[in-house]
Amino acid sequence: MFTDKVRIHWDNASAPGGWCMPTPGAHHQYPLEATLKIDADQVWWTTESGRASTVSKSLIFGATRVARPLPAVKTLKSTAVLSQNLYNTADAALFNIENSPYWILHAVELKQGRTDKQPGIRRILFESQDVGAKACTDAVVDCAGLGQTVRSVLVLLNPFSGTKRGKQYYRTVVKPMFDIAGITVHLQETTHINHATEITRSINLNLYSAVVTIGGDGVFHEAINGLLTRPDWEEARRVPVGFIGGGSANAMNKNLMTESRELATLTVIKGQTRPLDIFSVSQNDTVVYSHLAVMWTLLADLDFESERYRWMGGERMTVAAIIRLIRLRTYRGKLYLLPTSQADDAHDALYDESAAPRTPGGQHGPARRFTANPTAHLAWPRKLDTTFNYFVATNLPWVSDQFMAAPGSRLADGNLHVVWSEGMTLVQALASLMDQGSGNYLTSPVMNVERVKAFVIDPQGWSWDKKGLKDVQAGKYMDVSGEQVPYLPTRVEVHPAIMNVLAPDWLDEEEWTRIAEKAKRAK
Ligand SMILES: Nc1ncnc2c1ncn2[C@@H]1O[C@H](COP(=O)(O)OP(=O)(O)OP(=O)(O)O)[C@@H](O)[C@H]1O
Repeated sequence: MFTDKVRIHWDNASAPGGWCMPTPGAHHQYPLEATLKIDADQVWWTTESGRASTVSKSLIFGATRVARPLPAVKTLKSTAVLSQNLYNTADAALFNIENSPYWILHAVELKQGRTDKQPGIRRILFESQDVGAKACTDAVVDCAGLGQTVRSVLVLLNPFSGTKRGKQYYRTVVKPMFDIAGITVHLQETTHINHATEITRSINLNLYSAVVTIGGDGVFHEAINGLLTRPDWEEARRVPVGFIGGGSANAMNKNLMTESRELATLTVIKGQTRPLDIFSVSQNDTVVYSHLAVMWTLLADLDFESERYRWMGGERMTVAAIIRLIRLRTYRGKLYLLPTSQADDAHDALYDESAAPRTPGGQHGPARRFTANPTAHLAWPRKLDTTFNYFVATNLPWVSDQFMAAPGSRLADGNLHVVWSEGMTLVQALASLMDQGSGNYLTSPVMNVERVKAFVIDPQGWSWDKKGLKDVQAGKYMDVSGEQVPYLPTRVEVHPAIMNVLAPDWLDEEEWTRIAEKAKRAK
């Protein structure tokens, strides 16, 4: 264990406006004399009067030597704290940082210990008394695991995501945190649709330890698609991918429990990954890969019809829902399912790799076991030829930051969760949309749920008529993770654990099931 005698000059968490007093109600007289200790899990210190304070290693993102005691920024507000200039060049000329005993610890400060609330940035100025600032900062960097896996990051920023604040988030939070953590950033703003795919398809993989998007699920989907369709996709699929929300729905941040910019950036800095299932979507000769969901009928209509309310941010779906629900459409179509419980080797045998190229037209990518053959689904165990007014197939529990579509889904469970309704009424549709955050809508008798390895939708048109027979209009919207794809027969299959996503150590995937069970009991 590392120890040092230190003097603490300030700790912004104990300043007026900071919400986390090291000891509630205590009045600290700075500077404080203390003994600093650092081990594998935390940094902590004990003052002469016996008071102890701790900073968990999972929240630490840097330790910086400074030339002289800087003034405290008396707030935890991230943008204010992170805008403090630590490296004043005039100071550097006057003071020798090499011999300076002063250093700053940087950590994300959770509000009430919760990761779903807006956190702040905590800074503490130490003066080393015995071993020197370099030894202290080295020990913190070791304890916090900084720079071990992620050193250089490619950041793809969609400046037009959501309410167009991506650049501001990057400038005020993301970049300053990366700088403090010692991570080199290569920023590329996307300038057009599919730009992120073009970039990730052609980058030199050796230059980056991670690829991170700032935007919505659309730009993340594009980045994944580029990596998985490279000739060297088997290597590219191993590059850790990260998500910093800048869009209007940011489902991925909800699924990773990193809803704030600070926690999402911290997660990239820490570099811990978890396996992530991806699914392929095949339509005629085209294959795309994606991470979130396939939506059709009501939810697809809402997603695209709500575009015009984009300026509203997260509320746009609610407004579109009210408008669409007043006249609920009924879609005709065929649905073929390959339930996980029945996907045996016989179905594998329908795919003959030697006969079918991975993707027609020379596109590269993970082999499709069940859907490469465009007619294989005709022999699958479950077929429906009926009307639908609700359909979502999801790879992850949350399909937006408000809507938990499949509480039982996990990052890498090797399944897709298909939910559909063949004839819900306006009232039932309303109830399902009102009940988004709990997963309770799945208990409705009009909802059908199936866990599958693959499914195929053969979509037809829609009608106001409940049986979908009269005045059939052409269908328009098929939605893959928020992106529109052609309204055509759509073959989808899961590729288990094929990518690695940057995920925080506090991510507890069982939480989604607990939320759903609690809601069920309360009903
Ligand atoms: N410079 C750009 N101008 C216009 N569109 C762009 C640009 N860069 C990327 N795009 C496109 O914007 C679309 C939406 O991107 P993204 O998902 O990041 O934002 P969003 O739709 O606002 O977020 P959310 O999915 O959370 O609602 C993607 O299809 C992407 O191709």
